[in-house]
Amino acid sequence: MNEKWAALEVYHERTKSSGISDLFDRDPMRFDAFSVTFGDMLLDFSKTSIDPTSRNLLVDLAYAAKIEQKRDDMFAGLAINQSEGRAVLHTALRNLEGEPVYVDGIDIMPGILSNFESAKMFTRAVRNGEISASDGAPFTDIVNIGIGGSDLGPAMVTRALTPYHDGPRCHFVSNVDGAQISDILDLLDPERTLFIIASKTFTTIETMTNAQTAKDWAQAALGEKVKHHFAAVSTSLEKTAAFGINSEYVFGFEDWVGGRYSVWGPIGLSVMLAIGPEAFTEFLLGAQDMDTHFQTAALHQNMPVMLALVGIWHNNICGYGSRAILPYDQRLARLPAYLQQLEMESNGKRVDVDGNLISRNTSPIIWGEPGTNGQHAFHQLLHQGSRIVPCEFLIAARSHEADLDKHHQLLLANCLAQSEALMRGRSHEEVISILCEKGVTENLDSAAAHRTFPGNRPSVTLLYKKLSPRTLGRIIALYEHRVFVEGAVWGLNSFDQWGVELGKELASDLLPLIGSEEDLDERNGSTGGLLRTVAKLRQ
Ligand SMILES: O=P(O)(O)OC[C@H]1O[C@](O)(CO)[C@@H](O)[C@@H]1O
Repeated sequence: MNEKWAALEVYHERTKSSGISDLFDRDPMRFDAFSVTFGDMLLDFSKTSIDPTSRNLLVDLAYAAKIEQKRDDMFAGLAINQSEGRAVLHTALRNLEGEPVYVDGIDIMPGILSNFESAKMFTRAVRNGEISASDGAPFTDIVNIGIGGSDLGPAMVTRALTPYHDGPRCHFVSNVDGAQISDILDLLDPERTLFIIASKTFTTIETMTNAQTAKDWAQAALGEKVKHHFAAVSTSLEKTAAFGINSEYVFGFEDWVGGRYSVWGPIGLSVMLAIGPEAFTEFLLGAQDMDTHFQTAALHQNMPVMLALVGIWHNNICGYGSRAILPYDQRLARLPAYLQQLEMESNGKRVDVDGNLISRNTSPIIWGEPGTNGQHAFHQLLHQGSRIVPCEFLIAARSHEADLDKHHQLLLANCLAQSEALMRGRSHEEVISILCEKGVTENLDSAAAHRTFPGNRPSVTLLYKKLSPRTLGRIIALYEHRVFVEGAVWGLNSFDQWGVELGKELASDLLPLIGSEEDLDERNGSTGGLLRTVAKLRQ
């Protein structure tokens, strides 16, 4: 591996002074050569500094990292999540033909398909009113209570697929901050509301606290009938029973589905309730399409592999430490937050699978907002700031609002303009000539300096026909596999998350000290000082 990294570094050093625009001058077919298509999706990475040589070196790096073998091991159910001794099989949740997948010698597909059937039956029954509220009337509102992967996936997908909603309204409560559940409960009628407690472990303190608050709220109005208003999704059936959830309303899954990869299974129940089992099946088929592409396409035409290699080029070779996710698609407003968990919880690691320190940077910092809002907020920094941030634009060729197509044309024009402006920039000389044409003569150099755009700033664009359930399934699976490939190249385990544990432990130690001024001597000066001040301010 080391010589592959070195070859990339040396090549970058030798070529870094030439600009991205020059690459287009040299190769008029660059767009075709540096984009990957899959169905009606296109990933354009021609507006990066990757050229034919660096692309070959990146693909060599992927081969040297044994990407294909690692990918096949994941799909085959090997325990690749070594620190937790588990297989990683979110892909089995969208293996709708039921091709056998073995974990410890047992085919898990019959169980997955039967759980899927139960979730579909439950969904149909809730949507047609056969499963009803305790007074026999249909549920109008669903509240998914979960956090992390038990919230971000369903919340992001439900919002993204708003045009397909024909079921009850869905709400999402994740934060332990009582403000969130309070604001949502204020909108709801307990008689008409079904709560889904979504937690893989059923121990997460935020979710358990919100679940109990919801139960107390519903019980106050419904008394004993409250049990008709709660369902659960979890790997721990004992814990859901202990919470008092009717076993017919409990949907189980197995520990080989990681939280941030779980929207495809029962954790997606709220999505299925909103859009119906048929549209949810389309969503799964989209992911399955991408799985097949990832497993079969040659590496240099493989969309997740190339997206990962572009990320590695920017992060490790060019030294750009963050990545902006810019969906020009308002309904993907939660995609950046979803990808923050997917990428940063998966690949925000500093040791490899064997526990050795990794000498390179791993996950970049992921952030972003939908366009065009971001243009009026942080794009200033993207265009003229001192740091270079590779941008990832996502946009549909068509919107769902046929009658508002002029909005969509504007959206498209803005999206394409941003990537072009980032790449092209505007030189000092160009600005001077524009200013002179306008008759500006005073402080010309300084005026031009403020108006100059350095350009040569890289971006990729993911263009798709329309944000349908199938396309969304493809997009999410694309990012999942991209994260997998990046993690595999760095040699880390993308499927554990030990980094969240210390904070959880300290929070439970600190809980009894909130509001107290005693026994603070053992805390560090800052935490002790903050606790004392909290106690004073709470008086
Ligand atoms: O579904 P659970 O078990 O409540 O966990 C919620 C989230 O907490 C984490 O374990 C840690 O933040 C995530 O990986 C997970 O998605």
